Amino acid sequence: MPGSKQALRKDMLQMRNGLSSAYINECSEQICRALIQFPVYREAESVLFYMAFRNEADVRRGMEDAWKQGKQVLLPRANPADRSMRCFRVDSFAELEAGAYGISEPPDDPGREVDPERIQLVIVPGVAFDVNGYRLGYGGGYYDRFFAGFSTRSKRIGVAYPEQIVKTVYPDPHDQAMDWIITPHEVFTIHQPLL
Ligand SMILES: Nc1nc2c(c(=O)[nH]1)N(C=O)[C@@H](CNc1ccc(C(=O)N[C@@H](CCC(=O)O)C(=O)O)cc1)CN2
Ligand SMILES: Nc1ncnc2c1ncn2[C@@H]1O[C@H](COP(=O)(O)OP(=O)(O)OP(=O)(O)O)[C@@H](O)[C@H]1O
Repeated sequence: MPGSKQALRKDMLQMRNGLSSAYINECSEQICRALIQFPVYREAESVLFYMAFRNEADVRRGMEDAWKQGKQVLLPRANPADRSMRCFRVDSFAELEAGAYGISEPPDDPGREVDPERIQLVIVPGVAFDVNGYRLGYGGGYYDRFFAGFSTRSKRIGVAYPEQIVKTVYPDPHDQAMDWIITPHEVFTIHQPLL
């Protein structure tokens, strides 16, 4: 069913567009509270976050906590030409600039670029996630390509509103699963077969 993924993306984006800012703020706060208590997060020394756009859950509270805890806070820069992402250390929100797609991104500062292999934890936004940890994004394949390029496997936490959890996102062979999904009231642990 090749049309299913696209139809789900359209439906889920439409749903998310309809969320009120009060609801988004409340969910974002609960998600961040759960994240900063989560043992995997607490143990991580380097964390790749994202800057929310188009009604994604806002994880800036998590970034603020990470700075306070002395963690290395990273953000991606998207390169639409080859749909790749590079990661840069960020020390404040003030240094961010509007990048591709209008997402707030770190400047392309070679001194601050971080080898993805060294990232211990990735906080992943999505359009939808399923109960097996698979993620539906905007269709660019950025995160799938990014994760596929690792030889060491960083831990991955998907972040979602309860409405974004579905039975299946019709995963393709290239789709990379999350290890956990944090929603406002629940943390899902994805059980993957040990390789
Ligand atoms: N906050 C946040 N940052 C992120 C991501 C994300 O999902 N969320 N990304 C995770 O991927 C990357 C950006 N990915 C994107 C991929 C496609 C479109 C986009 O606008 N696509 C068009 C479709 C047409 C086209 O292919 O250009 C659209 O949706 O209208 C935007 C961002 C990197 N940074
Ligand atoms: N590791 C990879 N190498 C090359 N191409 C890839 C890889 N992973 C995904 N792609 C390609 O990227 C495209 C988009 O994939 P998909 O629909 O799964 O994106 P998405 O996960 O929804 O989007 P995003 O990660 O940007 O939010 C597909 O055409 C797919 O073939």
